[in-house]
Amino acid sequence: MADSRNTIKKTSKRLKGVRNENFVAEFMTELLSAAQMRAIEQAAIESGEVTGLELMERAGQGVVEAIFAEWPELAVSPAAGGEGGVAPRPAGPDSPQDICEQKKLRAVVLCGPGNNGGDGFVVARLLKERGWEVEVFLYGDAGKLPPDAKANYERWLEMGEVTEYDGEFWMDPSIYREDSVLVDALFGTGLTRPVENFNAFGWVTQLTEWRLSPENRGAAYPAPRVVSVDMPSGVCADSGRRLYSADPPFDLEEISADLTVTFHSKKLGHVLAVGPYYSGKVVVQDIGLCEDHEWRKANWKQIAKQFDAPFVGLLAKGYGGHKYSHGHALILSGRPGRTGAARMAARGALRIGAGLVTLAVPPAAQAEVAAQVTAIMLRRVGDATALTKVLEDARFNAIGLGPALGLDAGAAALVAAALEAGRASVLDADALTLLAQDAALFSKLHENCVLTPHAGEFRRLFPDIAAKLETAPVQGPAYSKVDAVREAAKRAGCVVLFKGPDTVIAAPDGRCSINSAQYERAAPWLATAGSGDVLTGFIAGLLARGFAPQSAAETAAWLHVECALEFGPGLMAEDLSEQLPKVFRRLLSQP
Ligand SMILES: NC(=O)C1=CN([C@@H]2O[C@H](COP(=O)(O)OP(=O)(O)OC[C@H]3O[C@@H](n4cnc5c(N)ncnc54)[C@H](O)[C@@H]3O)[C@@H](O)[C@H]2O)[C@@H](O)CC1
Ligand SMILES: Nc1ncnc2c1ncn2[C@@H]1O[C@H](COP(=O)(O)OP(=O)(O)O)[C@@H](O)[C@H]1O
Ligand SMILES: [K+]
Repeated sequence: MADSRNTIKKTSKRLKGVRNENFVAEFMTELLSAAQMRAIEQAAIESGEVTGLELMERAGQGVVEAIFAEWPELAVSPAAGGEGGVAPRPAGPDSPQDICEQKKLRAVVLCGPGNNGGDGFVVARLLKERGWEVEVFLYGDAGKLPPDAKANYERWLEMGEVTEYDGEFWMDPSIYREDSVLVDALFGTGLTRPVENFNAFGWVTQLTEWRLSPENRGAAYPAPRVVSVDMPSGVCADSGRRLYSADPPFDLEEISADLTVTFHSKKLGHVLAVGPYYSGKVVVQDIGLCEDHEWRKANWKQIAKQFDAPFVGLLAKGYGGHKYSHGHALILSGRPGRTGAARMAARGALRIGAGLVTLAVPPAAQAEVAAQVTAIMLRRVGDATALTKVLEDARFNAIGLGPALGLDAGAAALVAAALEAGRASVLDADALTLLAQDAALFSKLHENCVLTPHAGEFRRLFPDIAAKLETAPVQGPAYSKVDAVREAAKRAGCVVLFKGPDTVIAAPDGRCSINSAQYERAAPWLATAGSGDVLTGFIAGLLARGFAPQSAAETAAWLHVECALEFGPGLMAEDLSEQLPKVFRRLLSQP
């Protein structure tokens, strides 16, 4: 199996190079929808290169390998099976050797009615062959299993039993052992409707309750590991959202995995919405699906990417350049007492490498701002006419506006003047609210703009789109944040960056990427006042440096998270830009 995998052509999941601690060359990973995954699988099967049954075998094998890699103490070879599959265990006061050594590894596999269940039957067989004690439950009608799942169901029946899982079942408490693994193979990419049976996840609910109950915290035998096959069941693979029954009060318990093992590529649902919360940790296993170049050529704009790291070559400053060769960003400041947001943005623009940064300040705020900045320059800009005049200087090649700009007519006129100048521009905060209030202003947006709404601003700008995203989904694939931002970008005619732990960035032509601040990149400290202003500055700075709008937004969002990770807990918005030198040094130093 492993050999045959090695001979199979590598997929192009990794679009560029490799990433290690010091050297970043990779920059995007594909995130597939369920339909895209099916299309890739279908193309491979139709080419005659592989059968569905072989793919299912590799998927099951991939799950078992991932379990063993994650918890080496559970790894047993098939040869150990005859001896009972007992894994070596450490001695210690809480785990007396004489008890633990005798413990048999145990898996409970919950199979669903489709091919996800089929993968579950493969996992059950492979673990049993390694001497595990395995119990298998089927949620659904065995007679209606699709052919490959049916074949694996029958293979399993040659070595074990299948118990009908009707949701009324409560697990024998002996399952709650450290050496047990619960395999969730109920639903994967085929989840199309809410799970109707209220008790369908009763077993997992029981487990969750057991884990959380005070008397079991710190118990000698911690809870079993929960492993989801492909998706944590109940979570939509396209949107990362849970599906809800149209008839309340069916707020079903869901499966919350420690480990989710998916195949070929991550799915959108692993990084969007609540997907990360339920997935635990995601491991992608290669199942030897070949690259279909024709299909990819026809679909590349429709495939969303996870932005993993920028091209370092773009971030470096070449020798021999002068300050004007790195652009001049103009950041618009608010009135006196409200200049901090723009000052933070300006500092971000300068730190990220714009050659020059000028703050455009209302005359009344000049003294306040002048007392606070040094390397950043000042220009008095009292109104829209003055802004238009300043922008006659073509060296101002990027504009950042919105943070604490104000919502009065004067501010609206400044937004209009900035847009009419046609420069690369990032619009945030108050500028977004002004755009939402005035259709004529909105119509001035052009392809060199980037909008950076948070959820509230997105709702104001695109209420109908936000409503689709906020309505509880009753069928899959559910409308996703990727769908919403693509639709918004198309309507606005410019790049839209919708903030959050799953920041989605889309261009009007459908290109889309996700900057995920989740899993090992979780950066909850970014939820602090003013961090969005710094992001505006980062984008403005990169626009000044000549980055295209989509690329500026992606790179800035990624660096923003990297700065938060560099600083860690206790982060304030002011700290973000100050991490850039360290982040750049790390990125730019090659091994
Ligand atoms: N696409 C691929 O390339 C591969 C897919 N594989 C597995 O196949 C899975 C996809 O299989 P399927 O398309 O059969 O889909 P699933 O097995 O995810 O589920 C679909 C089945 O569940 C039913 N169903 C959906 N929602 C339901 C609900 N709420 N209540 C009750 N029944 C419901 C459907 O009618 C269908 O029978 C993947 O997640 C993966 O685990 C792997 O075997 C390997 C390769
Ligand atoms: N939990 C979180 N994890 C990661 N990033 C977050 C989280 N919460 C917020 N952010 C990021 O922090 C920034 C906050 O921006 P914004 O909401 O505009 O705040 P402010 O208006 O205070 O500047 C955005 O870049 C957003 O993506
Ligand atoms: K599953």
